[in-house]
Amino acid sequence: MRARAIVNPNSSRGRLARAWPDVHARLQAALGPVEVAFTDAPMAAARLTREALRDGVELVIACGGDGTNNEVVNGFFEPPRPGAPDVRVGEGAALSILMLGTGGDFRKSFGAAGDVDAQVRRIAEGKPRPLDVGRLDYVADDGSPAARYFINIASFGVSGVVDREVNKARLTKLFGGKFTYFAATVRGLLRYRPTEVVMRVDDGPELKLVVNTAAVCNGRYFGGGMHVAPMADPSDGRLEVIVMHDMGLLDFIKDPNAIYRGEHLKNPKVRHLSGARVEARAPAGAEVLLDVDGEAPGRLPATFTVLPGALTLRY
Ligand SMILES: Nc1ncnc2c1ncn2[C@@H]1O[C@H](COP(=O)(O)OP(=O)(O)OP(=O)(O)O)[C@@H](O)[C@H]1O
Repeated sequence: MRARAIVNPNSSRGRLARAWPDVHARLQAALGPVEVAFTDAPMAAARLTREALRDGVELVIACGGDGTNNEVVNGFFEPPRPGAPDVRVGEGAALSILMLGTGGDFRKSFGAAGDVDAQVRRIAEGKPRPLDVGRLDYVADDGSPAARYFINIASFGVSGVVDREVNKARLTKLFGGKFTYFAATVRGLLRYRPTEVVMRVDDGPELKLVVNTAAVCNGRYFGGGMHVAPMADPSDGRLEVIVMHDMGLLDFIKDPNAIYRGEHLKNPKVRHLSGARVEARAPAGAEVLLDVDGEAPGRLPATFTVLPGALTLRY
């Protein structure tokens, strides 16, 4: 099987660049020859993935963090146009992921060990399985309609504010992902006022919900290890929607670990919905920001749709 690794050398604060020769050797020992393409800028991984698939590569291995996974998944499709159907690139090719150390939220959905050898074994020996992909149609920062794919979690509310804080937070990043997100969550909760959002799941009724954060989940974890959707299964053809209502800083401070343990669902201020399509719009004049696999591309209104089994995952 012809394999190519798409590598973000900057991920894990440059650790992947230093570790790459060793990681590459382990991959090749298990899989045979593995071609390599390094990213050189944001969104390069999507372009490099499309190139690989057009070259006839049968297995693309995303090597980096959650941002790299998102971009590689986007590379399995032509860039989506709002309102237009999805166009797959490289029909039949499979995806694998490889992350360094303890980082990475998407990987945690598979509950398996994160060391390089264990991940290489899963890539080499794991049974290929169907992987759902999320599609998000939304409004970009400049006000134009836009679309993009997600693999893990797309959300809005405080989480959208948190993303912008995290991407600014060069200093706290030195303390690791969990601390960065924890600090940014506290700042986001101070800044954000819960907003009444109109949501609709599949053909259900329009629900007017006060939203602190709503997460539309293919995977289970976001925000540096928060176990937001323990019931999510990235192969079941559904999205799980977790809505946190009027929860403020006090709720978070009272038991900040509840969400890391997945126990927030017992809180009456948290609601769980499930479906294949979710629409959300904010009241006129309110800006409710989006988070898509850790990036902050724009704001509501948005439609989240699942593409059941759109990819094949070897992991
Ligand atoms: N060569 C590059 N130079 C600058 N930025 C890059 C480069 N390659 C990728 N990026 C950007 O870096 C962002 C973060 O990368 P990635 O998610 O792989 O690593 P991370 O931040 O260590 O991990 P995580 O997102 O899991 O915390 C990506 O969204 C991507 O757009």
